[in-house]
Amino acid sequence: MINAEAIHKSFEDFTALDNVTCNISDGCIYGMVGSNGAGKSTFLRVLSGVYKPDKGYAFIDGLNVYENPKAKQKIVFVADDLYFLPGATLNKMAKLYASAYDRFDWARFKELTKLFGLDPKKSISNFSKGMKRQAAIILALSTRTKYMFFDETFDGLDPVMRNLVKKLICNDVAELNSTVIVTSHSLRELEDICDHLALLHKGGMVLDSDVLELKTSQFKVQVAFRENFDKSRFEQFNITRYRQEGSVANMIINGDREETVALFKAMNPLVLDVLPLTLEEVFTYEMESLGYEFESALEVEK
Ligand SMILES: Nc1ncnc2c1ncn2[C@@H]1O[C@H](COP(=O)(O)OP(=O)(O)OP(=O)(O)O)[C@@H](O)[C@H]1O
Repeated sequence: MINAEAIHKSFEDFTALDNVTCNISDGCIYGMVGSNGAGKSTFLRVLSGVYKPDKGYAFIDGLNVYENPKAKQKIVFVADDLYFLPGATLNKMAKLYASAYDRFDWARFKELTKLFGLDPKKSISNFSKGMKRQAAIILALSTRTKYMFFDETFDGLDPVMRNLVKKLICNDVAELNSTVIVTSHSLRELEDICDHLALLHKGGMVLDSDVLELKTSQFKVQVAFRENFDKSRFEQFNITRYRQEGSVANMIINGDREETVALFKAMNPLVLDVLPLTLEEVFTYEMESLGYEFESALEVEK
């Protein structure tokens, strides 16, 4: 279990993380989205014990992470800016990882280098950007650590490799109950594999929610009646957005879907359509209700 408690991190007079709290259960794939400079890398560096928070605590399985080899043994971190020893091959890097991680799995390392089609005897400095990222992923997945943190790792991979890495991560979570944090600029990049999604904006955690709950607790309703009506007719619902044109009303409702449908049907509408929201829509509305503009906080793909 990961417990980050009121984390605060500044660089001179600049606040990179401001009172960030989150608890991540074992076996969870936790996606963290945020724009450039939101604080995603800083947060992962605090969680992996690279940075000491100025205030607050980062715990892994109840162990304070900073300067704690026992906690660090449980974590592997694929940083945004990758580092390999100068002139090193994948085999040489694997030896380094094996000396640091007790559970380093050589059979898996060999299997993954084959699967990704990388030559373990070739100097990594001659690999392409995407291949370097693959090399870092192979090393991380071979450590067999319980906690794996990937900083914008998918963003630099082509679609085929991205799907392969997502599949491998999901398998590890299912088989080993690993806990994974992935960061990205793009919500769409994360929504298909994450159980939980968080949005970091200007160093603050503005949203942190279960994906299923996000997807099911809000929905769009389009309803029309023969007779005249206005918003007051729907007072019993928790409406977060409302728009009416003539006899047709469109609204976003927060609540239990089945219960809401039954209540609407009892009103004998002429038309009733209940549609799910995309995660992007949910994030937009949640952000707006918090007084933020979603598009300024995140890359929205059109
Ligand atoms: N070592 C450092 N020294 C000074 N400022 C830093 C340092 N590390 C991060 N920052 C600042 O903290 C803020 C958050 O940076 P961080 O790298 O955590 O953001 P990010 O969300 O990962 O961004 P990106 O998506 O662009 O990688 C930025 O304004 C950055 O300039």
